[in-house]
Amino acid sequence: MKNIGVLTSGGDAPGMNAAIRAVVRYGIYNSINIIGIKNGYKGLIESDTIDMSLSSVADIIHRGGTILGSARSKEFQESDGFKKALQNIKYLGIDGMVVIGGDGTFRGAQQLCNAGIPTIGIPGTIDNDLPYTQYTLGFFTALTTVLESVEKIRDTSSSHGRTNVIQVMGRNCGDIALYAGLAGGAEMVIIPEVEHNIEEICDKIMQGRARGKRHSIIILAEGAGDAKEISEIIQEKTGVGTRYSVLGYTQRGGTPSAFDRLIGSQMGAKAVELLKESKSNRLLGVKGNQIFDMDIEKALEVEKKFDQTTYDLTKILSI
Ligand SMILES: Nc1ncnc2c1ncn2[C@@H]1O[C@H](COP(=O)(O)OP(=O)(O)O)[C@@H](O)[C@H]1O
Ligand SMILES: O=P(O)(O)OC[C@H]1O[C@](O)(COP(=O)(O)O)[C@@H](O)[C@@H]1O
Repeated sequence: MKNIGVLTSGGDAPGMNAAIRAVVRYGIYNSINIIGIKNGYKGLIESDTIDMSLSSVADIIHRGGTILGSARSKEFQESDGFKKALQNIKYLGIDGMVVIGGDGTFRGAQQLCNAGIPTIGIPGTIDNDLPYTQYTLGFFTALTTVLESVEKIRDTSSSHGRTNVIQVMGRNCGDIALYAGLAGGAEMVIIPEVEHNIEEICDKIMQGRARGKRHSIIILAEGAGDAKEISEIIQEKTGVGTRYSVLGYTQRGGTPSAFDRLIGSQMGAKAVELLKESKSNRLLGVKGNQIFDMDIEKALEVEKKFDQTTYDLTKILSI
């Protein structure tokens, strides 16, 4: 293995830079040249690359975003775009690829593997929506950002005796809302995995008020409804002043948490190690505090198990 290409694709996530740094430094330590591909698969099609040296990844482990840039590329999914990408891989002399991203990025990785390019995937998405792994890069950083906002909103919610609906990211997966709900003491979480019952939510708010509670926090995953609509219904049904906040892209940026830096570094090194051992078609994941690797096809077939225990506990603890 002489040359490894590395790219970040899909949404960006804090911790991606730690992974890039580890790929580069671990590669160079093992006398492998690392080629950075800019803007995900788009950069492969356009042959937009940078040679990565030891110093090119200095001072990035603590930075959010990705120094390589990220993008969503439709062209890569079309046969002409994919052909161009393959031609460029050959032209650049790339013997193996490390791709950092989510589900879509891994479908692209599968295609590269099928075309004979050894590829390893590192899970990077704040949504934590990859069932084969317990956690993805960026999830815990996003959670911390959400919690900081919840605390701030709770202060003002309390002062004014209001209900606040806080909308967080998560199109198909409610993990950010669910974990932030438990760790932030929310009255209720609304997530795509569970049909919500507005009457139950309003009852909960009124029960809290009956025992002197001044604030109510409802955390809503974006894929489960619209914050404005839900807050208007709650205000109408409870008569309690209700406001909403959409946290948006603040959740995707910022200094990566210690955990994201650790797993980013470990997975970056492991990806290079696997390619060095001539392994391909693998995705990396985290279970407990261990990094593991798994066949891409099998990993992408793992079905999501809803975390009912955490959901129930959030409800019980907010009685
Ligand atoms: N089925 C697929 N086959 C090949 N490439 C894909 C496929 N799905 C997505 N991709 C590529 O991966 C990129 C990132 O996917 P996307 O779903 O946007 O983000 P994520 O990787 O975070 O899930 C897409 O823009 C596209 O270039
Ligand atoms: O970057 P975009 O296209 O605005 O995407 C926003 C989406 O990206 C996410 O942060 C994560 O998306 P990915 O699964 O593609 O990484 C979603 O929660 C959010 O809806």
